[in-house]
Amino acid sequence: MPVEEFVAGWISGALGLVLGHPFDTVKVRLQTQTTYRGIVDCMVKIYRHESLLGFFKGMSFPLASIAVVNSVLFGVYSNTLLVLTATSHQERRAQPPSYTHIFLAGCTGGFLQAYCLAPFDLIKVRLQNQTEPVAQPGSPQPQYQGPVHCAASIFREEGYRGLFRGAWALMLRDTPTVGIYFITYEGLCRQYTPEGQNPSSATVLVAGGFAGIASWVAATPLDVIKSRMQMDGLRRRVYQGVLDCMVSSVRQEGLGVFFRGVTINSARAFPVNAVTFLSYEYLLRWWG
Ligand SMILES: CN(C)C(=N)NCCC[C@H](N)C(=O)O
Repeated sequence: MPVEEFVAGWISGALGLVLGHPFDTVKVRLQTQTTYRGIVDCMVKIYRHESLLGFFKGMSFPLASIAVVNSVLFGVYSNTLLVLTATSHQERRAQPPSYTHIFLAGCTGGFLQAYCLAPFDLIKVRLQNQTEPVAQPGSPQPQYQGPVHCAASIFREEGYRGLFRGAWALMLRDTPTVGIYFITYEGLCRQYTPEGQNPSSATVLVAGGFAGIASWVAATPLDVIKSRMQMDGLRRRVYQGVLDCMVSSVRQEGLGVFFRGVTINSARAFPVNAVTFLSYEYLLRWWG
C-alpha cells in the first residue's frame, strides 16, 4: 500500500484547512444561528465581538485531525483505485481509470474519512458556535474552554457515543459528494491535459477548485442537517434523527434551509481544494 498518498493527503489537507477555516466558521454560524442577516453581517459581528481570533475558533482539533482525515481520504481513494484497476497514481495518466471506478473509490474514501472525521468535526462545530468574546478577564466564560475540555464534557455527559453525534448525517453527506469531488477533478484534468501527460499547475488548481465547489454545493443540504444534529443535545434533544431534523427544518424554514451557507461553502471550497490538489499532486511527483 503506497504510503506517500497518505502523507501527501495529510500535508495538502493541512494547507487547505488553515486557508479555509474562517469561511467555515461563518458557514457554521449561518447554518445554526439566526442572529446574522448574511455573510457580511456575520463576518463583521465576529470581528467586532470576537476579534480575528473568532474566525479561527475550533481549528486546532481539525488541524490535528486533518492528518488522519485527509490522508484517509486520499490514501483510501488512491489505494481503492489500485485494487479496482491495478494502476498506481503515476500509471493512471497513461491508463486512466473509468469514471465508475473513480466514483466508487471516492465514495469509499468519503465514507471512511467521515467516520474518522466525526468526533473532530463535532468538537469543531461546538466550539465555532460559541459566540462569547475570546477569553478576556471578566468576559462571560463559554461552555467549553477548548477542544480537549469540549471532548471531555461530551464524553462525561453523553458517553463515547456522544462524540459521534451527527456522524450518520456526516457519512451521508460525504460518501456521494466525495465521489463527485474526484470525478469532477479527474474529468476536468483530462479535459484540459494532452493524453498521457501530467496536468499543468493551472489545470490542477482550476480542476481542484471546481471539484471543491461541485462537491460542496451537492453536500450543503446534508451539511446543514449535520451541523444541526451536532448542536442538538447541547441543552436538550430536539431531533429524533436525521430525517426528523430534515422534516422539522423544512417545516419551520422552508426548502431554502437546505442551502444555508452554500455561497460561503463555495467561496471557501475553491481556494481550499485548489491548494489541496496542487500540493497533493506535487508531493507525489516529487516522490514519484
Ligand atoms: C463535499 N465534501 C464533504 C468534500 N468534498 N470532502 C472532500 C474534501 C473536502 C476538503 N478537505 C474541504 O475541506 O473542502
